[in-house]
Amino acid sequence: MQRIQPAATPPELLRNFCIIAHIDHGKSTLADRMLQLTGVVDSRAMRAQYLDRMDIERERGITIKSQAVRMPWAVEDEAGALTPYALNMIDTPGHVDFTYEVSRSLAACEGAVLLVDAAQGIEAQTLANLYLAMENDLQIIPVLNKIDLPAAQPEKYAAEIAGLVGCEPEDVLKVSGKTGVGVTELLDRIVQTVPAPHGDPAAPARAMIFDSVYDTYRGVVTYVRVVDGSLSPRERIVMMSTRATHELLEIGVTSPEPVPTKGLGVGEVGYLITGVKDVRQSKVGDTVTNLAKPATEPLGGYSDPKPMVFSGLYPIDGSDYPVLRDALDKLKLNDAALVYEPETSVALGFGFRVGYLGLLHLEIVRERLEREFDLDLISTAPNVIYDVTLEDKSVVTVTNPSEFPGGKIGEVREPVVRATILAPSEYIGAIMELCQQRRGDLLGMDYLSAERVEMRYQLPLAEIVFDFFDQLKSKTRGYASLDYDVTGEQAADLVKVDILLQGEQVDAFSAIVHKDKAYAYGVMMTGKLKDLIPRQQFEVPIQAAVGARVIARETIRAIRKDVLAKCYGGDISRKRKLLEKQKEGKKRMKTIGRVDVPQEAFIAALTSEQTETKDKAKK
Ligand SMILES: Nc1nc2c(ncn2[C@@H]2O[C@H](COP(=O)(O)OP(=O)(O)OP(=O)(O)O)[C@@H](O)[C@H]2O)c(=O)[nH]1
Repeated sequence: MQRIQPAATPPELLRNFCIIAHIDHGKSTLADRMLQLTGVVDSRAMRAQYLDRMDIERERGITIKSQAVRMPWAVEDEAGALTPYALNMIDTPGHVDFTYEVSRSLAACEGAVLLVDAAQGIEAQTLANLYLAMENDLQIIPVLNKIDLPAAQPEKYAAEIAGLVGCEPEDVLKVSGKTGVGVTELLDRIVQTVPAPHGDPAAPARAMIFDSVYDTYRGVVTYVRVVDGSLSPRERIVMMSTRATHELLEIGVTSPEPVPTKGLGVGEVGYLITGVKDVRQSKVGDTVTNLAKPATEPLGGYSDPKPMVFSGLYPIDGSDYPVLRDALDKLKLNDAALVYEPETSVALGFGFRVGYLGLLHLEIVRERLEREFDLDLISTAPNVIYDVTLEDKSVVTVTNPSEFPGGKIGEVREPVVRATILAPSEYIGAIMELCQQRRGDLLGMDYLSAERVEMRYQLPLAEIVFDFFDQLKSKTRGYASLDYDVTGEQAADLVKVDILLQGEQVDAFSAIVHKDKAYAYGVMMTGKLKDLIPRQQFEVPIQAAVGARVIARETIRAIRKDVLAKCYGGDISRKRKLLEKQKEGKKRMKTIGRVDVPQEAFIAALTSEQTETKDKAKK
């Protein structure tokens, strides 16, 4: 039976908060304990990382999507009377690629629990998330987690955090998400210190869409935070940016399963269902208002996230192209940072150019598409976005190396980031060496304590998106943490390396690299293709070239595959059958110039490149 809850909770009894932390400092575990203590999930139904719904999140032990959940919490006053509050908790991801999700969640809260691992102390994303929370004027509650660990140093790190947020070390709460110690006090502290939401209950309704997902049975489910007025079932609503109107079929809160309610009032966080199937009608950042009594001004939305890494995405079976298009449309609803447009490649057929926030984002999107939509996909080598100024001063934006203009070029600009690295000071030398190899400039360095240092570098984005973080971890025995922000762009000596088969360019293998690294790329790629492309009846040169200049070459020697060799003696119909079969096989070949290449060879070349980079990173 469905529980129908009474109408909206008054704002003074609401507290909206989020938990922000560096990756692995224990947000999801703490959220689990809160769900249990407040009784919204009973002990029998409890499982680890309760709010991480996606299989990938559970397997990798990371949070990708923000989740909002409502929990009842009663607090006793001096007279001993219990006041029932409703807490909305928003669990947020920790990885740099998903900072965008974090900033969206922050806009829906008034308070933030700043969680720090008591055995690790402050890390790069602790700082980045704290600054985001401060920009959003959130009330910060500093908390040390994992105090049950033998290696925990709560006193030392309480002082570090106090110095950072400007409070007394005694004000830093000490908890263990694992054992539950201190979590009750934390929930009480949230009620006492996080401000109640403000808003005008009498004004026309305004609610901010902060997330939406596609559900096969219910259509689009839109998550909102009501700022002014209220929303109730059966009323008609308008999406202010698209002007689309809908009837509200169901309104509810997540606790942690969906619970329908009679409405949502000022400050409340919940979901709306309109029965709409078209994913584009429910845009994250849009304002929902009432059709009969509409608001005049929309709420300030979110700025669109800017994709930083681009790569081609192709179905291995060409007939899956429409399925891939549909799948991307659906995923986009749930992942506002995803952008894509159709592209075709000589080597790989029909596919999409997809923009991602970073490499982890790329991996996650691809894995979700493969799992949730049962697709087999191949992605081309990722690259960042470049601005190329031509001789006539016009500027071309390049997201795909094969679009890199030929002929005379004035200047190529690439995105740069400001990276913050926190590490024990004994690793300063190793970090400097790595950053120098990656064309970095040291901007500054500060000691946080006698043995911990914060280093700031300017680095080209292209140099850090691939395996920089893994390298950094291995050079500092896992002690360094990294955070970065794209700050602008710089001119650089970049060239496009093309790979040619018998003089014809193979688009999927073109790459934009720094001049000093062009030769290494050319040698690596020609060598690999030589091993993968079957021999033909004529000699095939494989070349790497920068413009008209060839920088590396391999040759596949000629053979004639004689399919009739085995058929000595007479049966002509058998011979004909074999020749027919050979012709069939050729249909699955891609023809580049005169050269027949099985598509598998391209796929193998692209896949081995990606696994090699990963293997290198692991070493
Ligand atoms: N001993 C101990 N371990 C903890 C505690 N809290 C979390 N952990 C462990 O720390 C690891 C990371 O915890 P998560 O809760 O997954 O961390 P997270 O911050 O949610 O990670 P992301 O979702 O990826 O950002 C897990 O192995 C937990 O079991 C704690 O209080 N004590």
